[in-house]
Order: sequence, then C-alpha cells, then structure tokens
Amino acid sequence: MTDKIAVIGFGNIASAIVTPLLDKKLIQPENVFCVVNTEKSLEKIKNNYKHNINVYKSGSKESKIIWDCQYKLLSIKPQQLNYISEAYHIKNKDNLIVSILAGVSINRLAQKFPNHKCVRVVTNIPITIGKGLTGISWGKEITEDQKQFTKKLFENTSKIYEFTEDYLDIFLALTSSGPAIIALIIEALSDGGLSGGLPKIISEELVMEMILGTICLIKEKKLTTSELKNLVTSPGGTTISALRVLEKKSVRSALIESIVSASNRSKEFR
Ligand SMILES: NC(=O)C1=CN([C@@H]2O[C@H](COP(=O)(O)OP(=O)(O)OC[C@H]3O[C@@H](n4cnc5c(N)ncnc54)[C@H](OP(=O)(O)O)[C@@H]3O)[C@@H](O)[C@H]2O)C=CC1
Ligand SMILES: O=C(O)[C@@H]1CCC=N1
Repeated sequence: MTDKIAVIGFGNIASAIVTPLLDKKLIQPENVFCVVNTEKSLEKIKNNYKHNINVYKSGSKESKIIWDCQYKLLSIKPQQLNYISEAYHIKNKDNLIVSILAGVSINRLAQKFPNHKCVRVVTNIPITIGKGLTGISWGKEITEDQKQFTKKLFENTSKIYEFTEDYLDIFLALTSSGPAIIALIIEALSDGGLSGGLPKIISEELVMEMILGTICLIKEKKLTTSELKNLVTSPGGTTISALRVLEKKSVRSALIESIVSASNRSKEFR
C-alpha cells in the first residue's frame, strides 16, 4: 500500500489496526498521518510509539495536512464526532473515510463529510494479533479501488464479513464488545479457582487453557454445544451441580441481554 493514510484519532483500536500493517511493512510510517486531541497523547505517541509516524494535535495548523490524504481512518469515539469538520478546500477527488465508530450510520457520515465516500466498519481488538473479525458495510458509490483499499486495511489481520448496515450493531455487540464479556467470564471463573485455594496466576492460566481447549474440541470434532455439554455432565455429578447454579442465577439470560443491550447502545449513536 503506497498510499498516504490519515488516522483521525489514534487510540486503542486505531493502533490495533495500524500497528500490524506497519510491523509487516504493508504501509510505511512516513505515509501515516495521525491526529489526536491532547498534548499528552501527542507526546506519548511521539516518544513511545515504535514506528516513526507523523502525528499532530487536533486544531493545529499542521494537522490540516490530513485532509490532503485520499484515505482516512476515522477512529474517534462516536461522542467526539461533533468536534470534527471536513476542511473547506479538499484537493483530492475520490476521498474515502473508513469509519470504525460504533453505531454512527453511513448517512450521518455522508452528511458530515460531503466530499468523501464513506464506509462503515466494525472490527475487534484481537486484530492486534491477527485474529480479528471485521464487518464492512459499503456506502453509496464506493469504487472498486476504494473497496480494495478498505479490505487491505483489515484482511491481513482479520476475517472479513460484508453486511448490509442493519447487521453491524449486533455484529459489534458480539465481536467488539464480546472480548470484554469474555474477559469478565475468565476473571470470574479464576476467582472461583482462587476461592478453592489456587494461586491467581495458576487459576487464570487454567481457565484460559480450558476455554481454548473447549473451543478447539468443539471445532475439531464438529460438536454442537449441547453435545459437548452432554459429554461432560454426568447424572448427579459435579457439572450439573455447577450448571444448576448458573441457571438459578439467570446467567444465560444475562448474557443474551448483555448482547442485546450493547447492540441497542450502538443504535443510539446513529
Ligand atoms: N476499542 C475497541 O475494541 C473498539 C472500538 N471501536 C470504536 O473505535 C472508536 C475508537 O475507540 P478507542 O480506540 O477504543 O478509543 P480511544 O479513546 O482509545 O481513542 C480515541 C482517539 O480519538 C482521539 N480524539 C478525540 N477527539 C479528537 C478530535 N477532536 N480530533 C482528533 N482526535 C481526537 C483521542 O485523542 P486523545 O487521546 O488525545 O484524547 C484518541 O486518540 C470508537 O468510535 C469505538 O466505538 C470499535 C470496535 C472496537
Ligand atoms: O465500548 C465501546 O463503545 C467500543 C465499541 C465496541 C467496543 N468498544
């Protein structure tokens, strides 16, 4: 990818997307132009980030250079969108904004950036290690080159799913908020191990290896989740005793509602 790319907001997820591309030399640091909001983040990136990218503070004269880049990754929080405005004089034609903002619709993006074509993307934090999931919804009149560019940003580090926009909120709930839900489950199960007297570090490792092993078994043997459950749950045994507690505490329902709630919250950012 020889093109210049502007990154508007270089926080957790933008770094997770861009760093592997820089690591693999798929983009060159001199072609990356980032803008952040605070002096603190600016200094942190300048002093600590491992690649020598261009970085500016929002509102500074130098930061205007980002509007000369044909391709832009928009990666601020949805609540921060009101503070961003397109430059008056855009030199390039065929400008593209790839937005990873939770919930914000292509329509709203198109209104906000009238001199750009807009694509809405959902990705997730495991993209950092090449195990991401990315959902893409194309806006109006996106050219084949723009599609190729967007896919190149994500295809080396994630599986790509193309959707109509309606599915992106639930996709985000499951895949982008999902890692935090899984982290909570790991933490809670580890605390269970702790309660039984295991040291924290061992308890956490056991939980993670158990989860990894379970997923691999389900996938390798093509088991359904019910089949797996039946393999483990003996009549009057320990597992049914554990499952009874989870049903009594409505954990299944809580997990379903957590996904619905995340999806609804995403819709509020339209
Ligand atoms: N984290 C995740 O796993 C996922 C996040 N997303 C979406 O990605 C987006 C970013 O999330 P995340 O990376 O976690 O958030 P962060 O808070 O880590 O990053 C936000 C970035 O935006 C910058 N910023 C804020 N205001 C402005 C401005 N006016 N001009 C330029 N830059 C600005 C911040 O700068 P500063 O640090 O100086 O304030 C920061 O670099 C969100 O819209 C979120 O919905 C989607 C999927 C997954
Ligand atoms: O919590 C958030 O708002 C972001 C969007 C999806 C994951 N993190």
